[in-house]
Amino acid sequence: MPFVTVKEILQDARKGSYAVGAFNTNNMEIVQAIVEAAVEENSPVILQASQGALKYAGIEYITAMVKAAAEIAPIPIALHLDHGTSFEQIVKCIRYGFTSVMIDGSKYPLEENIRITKKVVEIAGAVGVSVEAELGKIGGTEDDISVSEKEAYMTDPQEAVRFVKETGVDSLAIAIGTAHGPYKGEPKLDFDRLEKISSLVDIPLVLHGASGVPEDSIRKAVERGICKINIDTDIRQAFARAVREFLEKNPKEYDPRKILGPAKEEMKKVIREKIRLFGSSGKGGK
Ligand SMILES: O=C(CO)COP(=O)(O)O
Ligand SMILES: O=C[C@H](O)COP(=O)(O)O
Ligand SMILES: [Zn+2]
Ligand SMILES: [Zn+2]
Repeated sequence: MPFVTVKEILQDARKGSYAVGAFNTNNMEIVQAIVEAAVEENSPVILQASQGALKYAGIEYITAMVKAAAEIAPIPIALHLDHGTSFEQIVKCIRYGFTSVMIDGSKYPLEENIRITKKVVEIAGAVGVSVEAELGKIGGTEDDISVSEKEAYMTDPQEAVRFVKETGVDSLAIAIGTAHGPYKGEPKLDFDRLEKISSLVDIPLVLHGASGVPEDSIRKAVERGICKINIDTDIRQAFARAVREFLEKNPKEYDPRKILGPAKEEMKKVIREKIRLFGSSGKGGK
């Protein structure tokens, strides 16, 4: 199927009360694992690349691989820039055919975040590319912050109303207690805050840092309006675990296909489980 925007995918998700996985990729095996898992589940899927991923793999390779996948896969596929921080990066992604971009202005004060997000919405909107923004700060699990700081970083519902109205953004990443990377303890999500934001804002909401979040919390988040769920760490860990295990058992092996094949299968398993959990299985339009 040709590429679709994240906006289109999330409109359907919102109507159908399910969420769609946005899986980070940075090489061919991850692209294949994501697309094969989504095809087997007959689910729409979002492949996303961070600026670091584009630097590592090259924007030409990432776009070419995902386009090739979309040509052969009978499901809706979107290619999205994850945590874009510069205008230049965003324009470059649009030029290379990304159907969706994230502008992450969360490190700036509200006014500045609104200003840069609005600018991106104007340019992306002109060429039919959808935009995700971030309000509140979704940090990393490694960030050493106190409980009160955590609270202060969470998305303020009234600010969310103003932000969405003034920027015209298509979807919004919110901070409700998740963080990027592996959790040390069990993450506690602020569902009251999510409910409040959901009731006030009428665009799809995005959950970042969703690896390692208990299944029950994911279900509750989807019930309360989360439509896009970002997963990276769980895939990375499946990849690393499988490669380590294979090389421990086969220390003399040097064929990349034999080393990476099992890793791809393990990533696929993780992705299929997520797709089922998010409720998007069978929604691929077949
Ligand atoms: O939010 C993410 C990408 O934007 C992914 O977070 P995790 O690495 O915690 O899954
Ligand atoms: O949100 C961050 C994603 O997990 C991507 O991480 P990265 O910048 O290391 O590629
Ligand atoms: Zn951010
Ligand atoms: Zn993120």
